Amino acid sequence: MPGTDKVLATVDGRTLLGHALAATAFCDRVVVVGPRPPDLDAPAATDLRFTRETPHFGGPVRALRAGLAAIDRGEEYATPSDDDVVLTVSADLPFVHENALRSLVGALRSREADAVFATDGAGRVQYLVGAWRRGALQRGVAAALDGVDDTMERGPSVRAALPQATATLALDDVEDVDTPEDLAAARTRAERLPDLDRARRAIRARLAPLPSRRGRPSDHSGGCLADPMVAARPFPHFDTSAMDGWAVAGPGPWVVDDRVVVTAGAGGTTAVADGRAVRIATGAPVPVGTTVIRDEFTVRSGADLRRRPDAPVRDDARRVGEDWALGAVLAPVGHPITPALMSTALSAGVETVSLRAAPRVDVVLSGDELSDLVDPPPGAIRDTVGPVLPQYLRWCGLDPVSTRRCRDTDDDFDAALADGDADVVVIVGATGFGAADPLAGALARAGARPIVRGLACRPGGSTSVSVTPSGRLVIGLPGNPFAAVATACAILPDVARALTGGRAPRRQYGLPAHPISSSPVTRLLPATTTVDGRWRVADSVRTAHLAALVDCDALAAVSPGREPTDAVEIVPLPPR
Ligand SMILES: Nc1nc2c(c(=O)[nH]1)N[C@H]1C(S)=C(S)[C@@H](COP(=O)(O)OP(=O)(O)OC[C@H]3O[C@@H](n4cnc5c(N)ncnc54)[C@H](O)[C@@H]3O)O[C@H]1N2
Ligand code: MOO
Repeated sequence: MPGTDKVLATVDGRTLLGHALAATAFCDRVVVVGPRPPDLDAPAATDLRFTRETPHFGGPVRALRAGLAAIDRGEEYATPSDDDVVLTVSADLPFVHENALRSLVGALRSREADAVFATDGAGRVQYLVGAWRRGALQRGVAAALDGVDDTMERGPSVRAALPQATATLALDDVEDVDTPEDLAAARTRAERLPDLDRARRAIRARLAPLPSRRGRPSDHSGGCLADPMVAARPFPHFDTSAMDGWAVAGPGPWVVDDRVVVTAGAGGTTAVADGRAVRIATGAPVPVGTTVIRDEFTVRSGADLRRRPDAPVRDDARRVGEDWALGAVLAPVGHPITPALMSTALSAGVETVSLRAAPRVDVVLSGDELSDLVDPPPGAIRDTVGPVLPQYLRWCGLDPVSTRRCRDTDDDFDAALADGDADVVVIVGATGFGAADPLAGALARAGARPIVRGLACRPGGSTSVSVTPSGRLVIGLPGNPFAAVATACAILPDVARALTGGRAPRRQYGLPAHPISSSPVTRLLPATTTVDGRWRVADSVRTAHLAALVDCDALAAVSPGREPTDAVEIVPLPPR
């Protein structure tokens, strides 16, 4: 971008350099190859250094050479290792975020590559956004500059420095700004309200998972696994009869030994001599050296037992490790802790797992008009959200731990953000964006960083998601009860999964039972199933109460630009 210092151009109120510094603030040490600007407008790593490449503007590989040299300057970095991870980040990525860079580091650690590069939304490899093994970067830079004279102007490209083993990782939000048009497009994008999908992506990309700990799966419904769940016992862990029948030794016919019956729960060992058969129950341990034959496959006459001529020859036993072996991976990292997972843990002898528990939420109902009286005084209304929102939050994978009221004063809002130790504060009402609006003001005073400031969605347009400097997430839900609940069900499952390190919730889609026209923004509308599995979607909704959710199966998220008979996203609600 001739005539301008590109890295000092601003998008979303921050310089491009500032976006890069904020995204790399988690690193142990950051080197900026370029001039130090008069002010830094973003939080940055504590150990932040500036250096210049020789010659100035001598191209990316010389910049990498200068950066590598500056990393090692100073005493404190005692044991540099070839396996240290060096991230390279160009300072022209207005939407780059820490989590994207962390996932590059994660990919480098988990793969057999010497460098992992980002690919952008168009599938282009961004060679300046990568995680390298330090030794590979050093060797690559040396090889690329071998025989290159420092008087040569532009120098080689990063491709000349690539190691043999490279990998790529598709990442959101690594589009670079190369032209004034790119810059204008980035500024427009930063101003545009996100639709549901973009808001969910921003939530998942920008929220760091909570710390993990060990716990019993059965105590942590709503949490997610922080490590894969690995079987501590094979299944079954002893040979078990799968049927009521006979434990038989040898090929048959057999002589029945009626003195012995092996039942489920029987300890010890039962000896069965060759040619003998003993009764065995489903779930009983199979005597050594026998197979099991179910009753239906046998004929008995006196002490003589035979296989029916038409019965298949098979062992009706479950043998040790037949379903899984000791050490088998039974659920991947990020899997939600469901009743099925809890039960599987019990089957596999897994007492505790590494997990992230459902995020704890303080619920705050704002509004001077709210009342608990059956007959509220003039101008007041009954609080119809507070008593039920916790149930919806649990449905979304969150753990509501407190509910309280907040008056429409700055002091009360400041306290609502500051008090308590929950991971998340959900505030209902007062979400308008006016300058005098209590929530926006309180967020600004607290220095909260916005992640979502409004949605291109109705209801829910004034929804906000922000993070306070202490790391607490603040979610502003619009005050109208239907708006609050619909927005919660549409985005909070993504919040819960982001904070627990879980996978994105699986979206469901359904075909409409009748044409549904779209509007310029996404609409969240009550939907009911029909007998043929299609969806009947209301064409409008009253938002001041939840009556529309009575006799309703789900919400339809009707997005703009679809054809009237195209599928709509179905946002699940607690079953009626
Ligand atoms: N000039 C404009 N005004 C409004 C707009 C707009 O675009 N321009 N949007 C409207 C929409 S849509 C909504 S939703 C609300 C969102 O405003 P707030 O989040 O600031 O919510 P409040 O003003 O505090 O409350 C809105 C409404 O809901 C009632 N309410 C709030 N909490 C409860 C509760 N716990 N139980 C029952 N009812 C509750 C409150 O009394 C208000 O009637 O803004 C519109 N205005
Ligand atoms: O958010 Mo209001 O969000 O349309 O009822």
